Amino acid sequence: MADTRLYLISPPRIDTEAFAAQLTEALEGGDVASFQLRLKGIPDVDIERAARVLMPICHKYDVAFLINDNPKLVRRLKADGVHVGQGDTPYAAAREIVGPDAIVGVTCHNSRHLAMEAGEAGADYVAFGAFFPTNTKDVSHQADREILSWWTELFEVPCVAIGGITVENCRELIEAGADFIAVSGGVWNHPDGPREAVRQFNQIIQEV
Ligand SMILES: Cc1ncc(COP(=O)(O)OP(=O)(O)O)c(N)n1
Ligand SMILES: Cc1ncsc1CCOP(=O)(O)O
Ligand SMILES: [Mg+2]
Repeated sequence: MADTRLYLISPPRIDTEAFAAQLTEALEGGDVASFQLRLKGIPDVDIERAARVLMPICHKYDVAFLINDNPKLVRRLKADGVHVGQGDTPYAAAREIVGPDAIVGVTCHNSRHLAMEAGEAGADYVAFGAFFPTNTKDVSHQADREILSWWTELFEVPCVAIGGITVENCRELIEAGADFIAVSGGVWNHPDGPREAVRQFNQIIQEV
């Protein structure tokens, strides 16, 4: 069995009440390590409102609750962590805001250099992607699975694989050593629902 775990990413827009039910269903499907609230293009006040509903659900299932892009909101809500990209608050500033105990993850695209920089600076994980075509985000970087095996052989800092990951294509990333597979559409758009998607991801992880 691989050590890989699931990292769920929210859809970029949600109806909070309906999504709370979907999230609960997903978390009923099996092991999930963490959840990232990734709402794009909406006011902070709405992200905060959604977080106040969704964070307790994650905590009930012992799932870490991270917020994308916004370290100040993470501090205010005492969320578990923040994910920052290369165009967001830089790692050091994000760490300063959220404190030493919160999780800070950093987007590293397909760059060994960016990943070593983030790892040395103290990031809790480095994220590589996109591995496959995705409708969730306009991406301008494509990652190769070799970067996952290279990273895991050399460094202790966990690595996350993201971008277009589904139950059909995840196996090669698990085999390459991804510590986490970060999935949005592959769970929320699964034809048999999020619970079944989470179950199937975990089944594949167990088989590898
Ligand atoms: C786990 C994880 N990896 C990568 C990203 C992408 O972050 P970023 O490059 O800042 O792009 P946006 O998500 O902000 O559009 C992520 N959010 N999570
Ligand atoms: C946020 C992000 N960063 C790189 S690809 C991506 C989208 C992830 O969503 P999906 O799993 O639906 O491709
Ligand atoms: Mg970002």
